[in-house]
Amino acid sequence: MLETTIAAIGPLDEPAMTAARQLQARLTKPAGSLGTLEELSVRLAGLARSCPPPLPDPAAVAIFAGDHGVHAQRVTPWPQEVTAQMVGNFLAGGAVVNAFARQAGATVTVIDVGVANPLDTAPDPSGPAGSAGSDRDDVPRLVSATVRRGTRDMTVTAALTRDEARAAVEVGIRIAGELIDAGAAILVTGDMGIANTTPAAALIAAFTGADAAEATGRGTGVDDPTYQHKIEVVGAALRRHTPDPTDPLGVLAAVGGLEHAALTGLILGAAARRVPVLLDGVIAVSAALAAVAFAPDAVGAMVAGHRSAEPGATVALRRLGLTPLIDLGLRLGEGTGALLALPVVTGAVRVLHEVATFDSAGVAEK
Ligand SMILES: Cc1cc2ncn([C@H]3O[C@H](COP(=O)(O)O)[C@@H](O)[C@H]3O)c2cc1C
Ligand SMILES: O=C(O)c1cccnc1
Repeated sequence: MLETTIAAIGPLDEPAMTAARQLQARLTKPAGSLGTLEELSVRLAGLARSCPPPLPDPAAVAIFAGDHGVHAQRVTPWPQEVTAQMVGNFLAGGAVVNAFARQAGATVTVIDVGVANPLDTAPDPSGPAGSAGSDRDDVPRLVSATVRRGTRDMTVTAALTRDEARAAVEVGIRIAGELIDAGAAILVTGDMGIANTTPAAALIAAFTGADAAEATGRGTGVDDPTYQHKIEVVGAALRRHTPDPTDPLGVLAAVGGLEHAALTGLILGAAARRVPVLLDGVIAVSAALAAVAFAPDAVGAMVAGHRSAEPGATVALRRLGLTPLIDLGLRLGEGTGALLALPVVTGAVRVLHEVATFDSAGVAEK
């Protein structure tokens, strides 16, 4: 499934991009006045192979959840149980991502690829948002796709076997296909996993060559001693495994996470179906680096939603050549920053659908 997905990923379509550039030039506005949105609309036309490209509506957020053996190294003050508890919160509709998804009209799917603790997924008949098992669009849905109940500690051994990393990538590919088959016109990346900014930093260092200090951030907000220790943990994992950036499955297995690998698959799956994928924060962009290592053309499907405050996110975005749409100092994950950027993407495409040309509106040109 991984190989056929990679084989299906191709470059942006030049004729559709030319058509979009020519249409942009005829719309009733000074050329270039929509800044970044113009190039984004051109790129999305190239991805869809049509001008105008479809509106990115409806959107589907896929939140991949997993736990991390490296949590044992005290890289975060939060207990591992919070991962499972937050999954419960997502399903009950109570997290920030749910509020932003409701605002954006996006569906929420939570995929357990490796949560260590048992999930409390009993239906809550009193809750307006319902819970797992419902097929209503406005109710968050849980998909159980456990590869293993958390990774191994990457400072001691490889976080995953190659087979486990592949299985997680393939969960992401499958979810992309299912969401697109159900009608999603854009996929939005989400993540939950206490300690997951540590493997994200290691992945970014492995794929970009940045050193551990440049790639590592404070995650949920660790104090100075913990931050220094976290940089050392990332550096120790990199020294132990010396991951080869041309072998993305090997990198994901050595220093990745189950949700990172699944997000890599989601991105590849979206790119193969020529559907855009809106990237959230540092976990998403670390997965995006793995995706381009598998298939360089996958970058054509990526839209960087926001610039996470995590320094590794900026390192990764630079390598991907992506400019984030918004920069609000967010450092939450879950898909929150990407969801806030969704109306910007929709606006970029809507212009091509709805704005009059100088000819049609009878507006004089310069
Ligand atoms: C209550 C809570 C809700 C969250 N929602 C997302 N994250 C975010 O923080 C975690 C990563 O940060 P670190 O690597 O420092 O542990 C991930 O679970 C991520 O999704 C949360 C974290 C917490 C505590
Ligand atoms: O950018 C992110 O996605 C992020 C940052 C801090 C903690 N969790 C996630």
